[in-house]
Amino acid sequence: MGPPLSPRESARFVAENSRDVLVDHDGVRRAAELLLPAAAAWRVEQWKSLHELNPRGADEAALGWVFLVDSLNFSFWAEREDSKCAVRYGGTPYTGYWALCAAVNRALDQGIPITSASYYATVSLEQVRDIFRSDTAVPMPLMEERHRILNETGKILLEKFGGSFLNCVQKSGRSAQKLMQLIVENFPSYRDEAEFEGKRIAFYKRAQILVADTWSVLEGKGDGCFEDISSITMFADYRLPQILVYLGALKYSDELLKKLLKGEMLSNGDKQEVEIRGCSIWCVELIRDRLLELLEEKGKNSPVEINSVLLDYHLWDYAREHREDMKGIPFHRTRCIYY
Ligand SMILES: Nc1nc2c(c(CN[C@H]3C=C[C@H](O)[C@@H]3O)cn2[C@@H]2O[C@H](COP(=O)(O)O)[C@@H](O)[C@H]2O)c(=O)[nH]1
Repeated sequence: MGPPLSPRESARFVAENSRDVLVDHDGVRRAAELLLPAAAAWRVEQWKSLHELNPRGADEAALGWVFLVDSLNFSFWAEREDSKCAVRYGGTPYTGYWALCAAVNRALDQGIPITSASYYATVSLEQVRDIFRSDTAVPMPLMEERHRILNETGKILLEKFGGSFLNCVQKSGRSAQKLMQLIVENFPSYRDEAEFEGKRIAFYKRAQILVADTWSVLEGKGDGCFEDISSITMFADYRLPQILVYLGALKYSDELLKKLLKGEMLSNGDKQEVEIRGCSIWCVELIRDRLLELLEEKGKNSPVEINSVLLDYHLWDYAREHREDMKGIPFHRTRCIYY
């Protein structure tokens, strides 16, 4: 089997052959119109200004933080919505993805060098359980996998990049695609690939969000000035499909919706799981295209930066803010290390 299709081509192929998930073109247009006012204000600097747990700097240490977090950026959903992992930091309880960030910052404040490859390459399972401990009775999911990935990833970063993710970024020559390839070639836990209708496809969710977060922490400058950042697609996680259905841009078949409402789990690589993820990526590509058309029509010649990265970040934050409104829409439950 040759190399997989790129995430964008994988998404197009899945959307063209999907049976249980449908991109709704009227919904795509409505979603673009809804997002247009906010879109004019999207800036790469918001990655820091809007999120207090994200690093302030743009140096090697900040890149080390991003690399560590995105190596563990998967599967935070709880079996029961009313009892989930939470990590208190600065007096605030954080859940989901933010619980991971809070735990990393808590460890750093305690003098544990959790973002140093020389530390996490040999960190023990007990130490990992302690560093990522929850302040509720519910632990963060997949703790053993997180430990295995820390050791594997730390050893590779030491062997191949002198223990510094900055070296990996500099090898990419300011190309987002080259950096994504370097990440999936060198770090096995990022190889988010599948087979669909006889074709090898890839969504590379964590590799793409790592490229995006690298671009963001460097504020699109210097080593992070990727001329092809627009080629990065949305990150196929379990939250974005939920918000896209809520906005009416994505539709599930009755059979699939019934399954998700019952809380049935889907395995990573299942046909329906691939259709949800592929159609979500394609749906966001079309919303991005429509936003660009609308801005064109409005003759907005202001330096607006519309790409799938900023659109994804905004949709993800929007989903966080509208958790209550989206309660009736199920997210798909897949337990895996890829998203
Ligand atoms: N598509 C997409 N998925 C994203 C992110 C983020 C956080 N990143 C940005 C957020 C602020 C900064 O801008 C960061 O850059 C986490 N996730 C995924 O969501 C899931 C966790 O959800 P919940 O259980 O509700 O916390 C899990 O699969 C996690 O991998 C994103 O931005 N886009």
